[in-house]
Order: sequence, then C-alpha cells, then structure tokens
Amino acid sequence: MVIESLFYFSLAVLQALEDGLKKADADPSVKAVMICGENGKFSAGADIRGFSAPQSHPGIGLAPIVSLIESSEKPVVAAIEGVALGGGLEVALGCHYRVAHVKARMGLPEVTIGLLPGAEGTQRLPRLIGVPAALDMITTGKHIPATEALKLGLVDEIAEENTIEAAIRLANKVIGQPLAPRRLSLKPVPTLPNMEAFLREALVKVKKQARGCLAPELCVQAVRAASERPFAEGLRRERELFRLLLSSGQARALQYAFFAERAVRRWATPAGASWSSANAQPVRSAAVIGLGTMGRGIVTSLVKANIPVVALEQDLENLKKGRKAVMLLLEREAMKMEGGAQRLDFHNPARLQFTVDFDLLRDVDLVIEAVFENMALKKEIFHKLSKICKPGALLCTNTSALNINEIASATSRPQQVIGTHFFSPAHVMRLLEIIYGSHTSPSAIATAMQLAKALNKIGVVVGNCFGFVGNRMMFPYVQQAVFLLEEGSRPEAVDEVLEDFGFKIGPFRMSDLAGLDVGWRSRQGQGLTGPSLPAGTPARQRHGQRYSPLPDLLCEHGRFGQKTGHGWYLYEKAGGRTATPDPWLHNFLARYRDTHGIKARAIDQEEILERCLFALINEGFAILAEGIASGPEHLDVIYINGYGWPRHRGGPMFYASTVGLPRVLAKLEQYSEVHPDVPGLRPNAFLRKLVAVGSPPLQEWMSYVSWQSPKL
Ligand SMILES: CC/C=C\C/C=C/C(=O)SCCNC(=O)CCNC(=O)[C@H](O)C(C)(C)COP(=O)(O)OP(=O)(O)OC[C@H]1O[C@@H](n2cnc3c(N)ncnc32)[C@H](O)[C@@H]1OP(=O)(O)O
Repeated sequence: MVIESLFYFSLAVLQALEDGLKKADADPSVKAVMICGENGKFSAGADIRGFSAPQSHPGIGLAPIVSLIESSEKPVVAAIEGVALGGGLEVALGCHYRVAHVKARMGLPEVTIGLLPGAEGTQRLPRLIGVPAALDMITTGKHIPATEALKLGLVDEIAEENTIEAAIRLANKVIGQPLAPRRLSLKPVPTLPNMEAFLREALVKVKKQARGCLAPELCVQAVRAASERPFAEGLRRERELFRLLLSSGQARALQYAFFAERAVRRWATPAGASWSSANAQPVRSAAVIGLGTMGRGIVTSLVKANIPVVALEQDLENLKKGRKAVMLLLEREAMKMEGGAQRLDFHNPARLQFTVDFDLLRDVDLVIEAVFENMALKKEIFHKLSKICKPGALLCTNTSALNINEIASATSRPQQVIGTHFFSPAHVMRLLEIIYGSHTSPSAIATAMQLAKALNKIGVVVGNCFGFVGNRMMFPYVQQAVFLLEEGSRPEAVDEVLEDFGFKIGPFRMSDLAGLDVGWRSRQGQGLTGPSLPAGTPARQRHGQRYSPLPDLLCEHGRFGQKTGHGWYLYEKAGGRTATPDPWLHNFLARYRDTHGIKARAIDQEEILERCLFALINEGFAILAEGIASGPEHLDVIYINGYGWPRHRGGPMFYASTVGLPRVLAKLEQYSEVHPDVPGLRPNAFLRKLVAVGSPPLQEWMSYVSWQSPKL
C-alpha cells in the first residue's frame, strides 16, 4: 500500500495518513506500507504559520501519527525525495525503514524557528544515530545530504534513480521480518564513555553561540532526557520543553524572520515596478573592479556561484596583491566544499581572469565596481564603463552610502546602473542591499535580485538615500552610543548592554573592527570635521544640532581601532583582536568632559539600550514613511543578515512591535525632551500616526503611509 503526503502537513494530510495506516493495518491483503511525498518532495514538516495558533496546529497531532506508524504490524518504508525536514523527518523516523534519493536532504530545522523537534524527534534520532550526531543536527537545524545520512545510519539505502520503486522493493524484501528491532522507541540510546561531560560541554557551547536564544539550549536538554530516561519519560520532557518554547516570544520572532526573508523577494517600488512584472536578464559572466577587501570577497562569491569572472585592478602591483588574496580565499572556500578546488575550477582562466585592461570588460553581462568610497573615482569608472561595456550590461556599484543617481549620471545609460551594497566579508555575509536610482529599470532590479539568489544571498531592494537603509539606521544608533560616552558611560559598558541584548558585537567593538578612519574620511567629505570645517564652528555642534567630535579626536590621535592596536579599546598589537578596556581612553574621556564642562553621570542599562535601539527604530519609521523600503520586513531582514541584530528578536521593527509602539513613542518623547538638540530622538511622524490609529499589527503599517512627499 502507498500513502502519499503533501509538501507540508495540514490537518487533512495528518488525517489521511492516519486513515491510510489504519486501513492498511486492517486489510489482510496489505503486506507492507510505503510513505512518500507528492511531486518529488517528501515533506517540509508542519505548516509554520500554524504555530501562531497552537491549539489548532496540525503539528500537535503529529506525534500520535508517528507512534501509530511505528507500532504498525506491517513494515512501513519512507521513500524520501527532495526534503524531509522537521515533522517530515520525524514521520520518517517513525517508519521502520528509510530509503532516500541521492539528492534528498534531511534535517530537523525546528531550532531555527525557535522550537525543538516536538513530534518525538529528540527521542528517536539519538537512538538511531547516537547523541553527538543527533545533537549536532538538532541544535544547528542543518540540512544534511542523503550521502551523509547514509553514513550516519539515518537512512538504510540510497536510490540513484526511482526512490519509490527502491522503497517498494525494500518493503517487499522485509515482509515477514521481525519489526521490534526496527522500532526506534525500543532501542537504547548508544552510550558514550563520557556522556555527562559531553552533554555539559554541548550546553556550554550552544549557550555561547546562541547569545540569549532559548531553543538550542532546550534542544540539548531534550536530547539529555533521551540519554537519561526511558522513552516515555523522555517524550514527556520533550513535550514540556516544546510547550515552553512555543509560548516564548522568541519562537514568534524567529518564525516572523523566516517569512520576512521570503517576503522581501516580492519587491516593489513606489513607481510601480515589481517582481511580478519585471524580467531578469541572464548573467553568464561578470567583472569586478577593485580587489580590495570588498572586491576580493565579491570575486570569491561569483566564482562560488559558478559565474565566470574578470577581476580588474588599476595597476599591476595591486593586481598581484589582489590576485594572491583572492586565490587564498578561494583555496579556503574549496577546502570547505565537497568536490573542492575541482568544483570551483578557479585556476581555469575561462572561469577567473585577472587583468588591468578595461577592454576585457567589453562582453560581460554585469560589472560590479568595488573601489573605495570616492564619488569622483566612481564617476570616472562609470563613465568609462558606459563607453566600453555592451549595451545590455548591468552596471553595479558597491557602495554603502553614496548617491546612485549621481554615479549613474556619469553614464549614458542610467537605467542600467544599480547599487549593490555587499557586506564584509562579502563571500560570507548573506545580505545584499540592492539600491535603485531614479532611472534604474525594473529589469535591472530583477537582474540584481537574481544575482543575489545565484550568490546564495538575500537581496533586499531599497530606495536611494544617504546610507540607504542599513547604514542610515545605524548612524543614530552609533551617535547615541557616542553621546552616552560624553555623558558618563564607557565603551565596554555600552557594548556589554547591546551584546547582552543579543547583538553579535557592540557598537564600539564594531567600530574598532571596521576602522574608525572609514567614518572619519566620510565626515571629512561631508565637511563635518577636518580642514573644510568653517573656523569658529562650536566643537560639539553642527548645523545647530548636537555633534560629538570624540571619534574624530580618536582618529587625530592615530587610534583607528584594531588595525592600529587601539581605538575605543586597547589591543595586544596592531591587527590584534582581543579588546581590553583602555585606561588611556578612560582618562581621555574624563579630560574631554572637563574641557566641555560635562558633569559625568551614572547611566543605567535601560537608558543605554533604549536610546541606542529606539533612535535606530525611529529612523526606521522615517525610512518607511519616505518609501525607501516597502515594508518593515525589509528593515528587519537587513538588520538580521547584515548588522548582527539577534534573529530571535525578529529585527528592529518587529522588536518595536513587541515592545509596543506607545512605549517606544513615550520613551523617545522623554529622551527628546532632555536632548532637544538631537533630531534622532525626536519621534518620527509616522510612528506618532501609528500610535494615534491604535498601533496596528506590523503587517498593516504600510497601509497608513501617505505618499504625499515621496523622496525617490
Ligand atoms: C508537537 C509537535 C509539533 C510539530 C512538529 C513539527 C514541526 C515542524 O515540522 S516545524 C517546520 C520544520 N520545517 C522547516 O522549518 C522547513 C522550512 N522550509 C524550508 O526550509 C524551505 O522552505 C525548504 C527547504 C523546504 C524549501 O526551500 P526553497 O525551495 O528555497 O523554497 P522556499 O523557502 O521559498 O519555500 C517555498 C514556499 O513554501 C513556504 N514554506 C516552506 N516550508 C514551509 C513550512 N514548513 N510551513 C509553511 N510554509 C512553508 C515558504 O514560506 C515559501 O512560501 P512563499 O512562496 O509564499 O514565500
């Protein structure tokens, strides 16, 4: 008998499974059962949307079905094609045998949506593949290929071709064989000589990595229960821990993030262009200009995506340096991949070519300019590109803040010019901010989005403004952090609060890592500091607003961060990575406050957190109101994937919705009253409007945007 299941479980699928199994058991002519999915996919597990209404969630009914499968008196074989994830894999674990297609992937990704495998998976998997391998799969949520699953003993057979036929063959072969040894609930968990120490260390490791995220820790506890208790008791513990996670706000935030990352694929612009009508152009070859840190990562990303690349530098000396660095990155990437260097094929000049000759860019489908942030230089390059490149070529600029329209104005084809803001290291970071200018064509946007997908990145389409979305929201956040130092705090205190909140790295550690000189150059360019600053400008004011010269002063002292061995912190050497609080800086801050007549005060953690985060969120509301991003999900996806925002808090705008918009507004009003010269703390009109209309759910915010003055 064959039972088919759908891609992800609904109540109807579970009912069909139950009915089918009962019918098979009752029918003496049925000798064995095979369960497979439709359309070449076994199952992606339970419907994640249903977890927000737990009472009616189909997942709740899944565990009894898994038990029912296992207790069948006839052999049940899972035929796994495509994916078997979450509840899908748990169903397969209830089966007595598992056959997987060679290209199938399996995993228990519940941890990534703030849960644990709650359909008995935490108790069955360790019995099948042992505690270390099970713990690895359950706490990381990674998908493993069929070949690895076979090695682990997770599947019994691999089918190169027809999985269903292979599963039916296996089912026929095992008819009449005893089923007890195949029932995982009856098996003991394989012992380890040092199980206690192993589990203790595993807990320490996940706690360190998870930084406040509950699910990985509770996954370890559930697997511990499997190793210490009989099956039925382990199940009780699994259920208890599952319920705890389900009711936590973290699960809701992580599930929101899952759908937000998919929602941003459906991009739209205020002018009416959208993913549904724009056609992407094929990208069969690419060029990268500039082999500095960003360019090297971008080349590596393209090679990994199997796109032939021409890598260009301005002179032979820089080309040699860049080439060496790219090759090193690629060697490292190849080592991490199955098939390694051969698969990447980067020694083949048809796949990767280094040159100083612009003429070689004539035929490429796409160019990514990645020279440093200098408008004049970028314009010069784009002028050249518009003369050399073929008419359809997409011209991308990797910039974190510069005006796309101005860059495009240097070309004869502004419709082909687009911003592609990569994040460092570009071959690792998943975010790609895609910025359209006033003339960028819908097809150019669609092509850049397709490129993001090919590079295994999450593309987020945003409008053109200084700093775009990510950096524009970051400015007021960092500004508050520096103001807090002026008022009496220390870098380590501010960083600690934000790292405890869940940021991978606090603003001062981040600034030291990125290099303080980067912002210094930008502020010099904007005339905020340096020789172009008009004489008589007050030290702590620019354009009538509060300004802190602290970061400029540090740069004037040669303190650029890690690269010089000191910045906001002290490092063991230039290029060192271990930050220690620096007595020099503490004295410097004290002198600075004396000079400017600032009386240091004790600043508590709540104020640090609120001023930094609410200023950032406030800017987010401004961005939404101006139509720079088409929804709060865009801002959240950018922050989670590019700025180390803790995923289990769902992104800044989702976080604001959980704090409550009235509270965010009230706090901003309170801080703004104390600091009237700081525009970043002045509540944005759109935030006020949302509160005035009763703080609707985040999904409805954009219906309250009025497009009277789009700035695009
Ligand atoms: C008491 C016990 C309770 C429960 C036990 C069981 C729990 C679970 O099973 S929890 C769910 C575990 N499964 C997952 O987390 C898998 C999530 N999905 C994925 O990882 C991927 O979608 C995929 C690998 C399955 C496919 O990837 P890809 O081909 O890149 O497609 P998309 O990611 O774009 O997905 C397509 C489409 O499907 C939606 N979707 C996918 N999986 C689910 C799901 N489990 N629930 C609801 N919706 C799902 C996804 O959002 C996309 O939708 P849109 O096209 O509308 O964006």
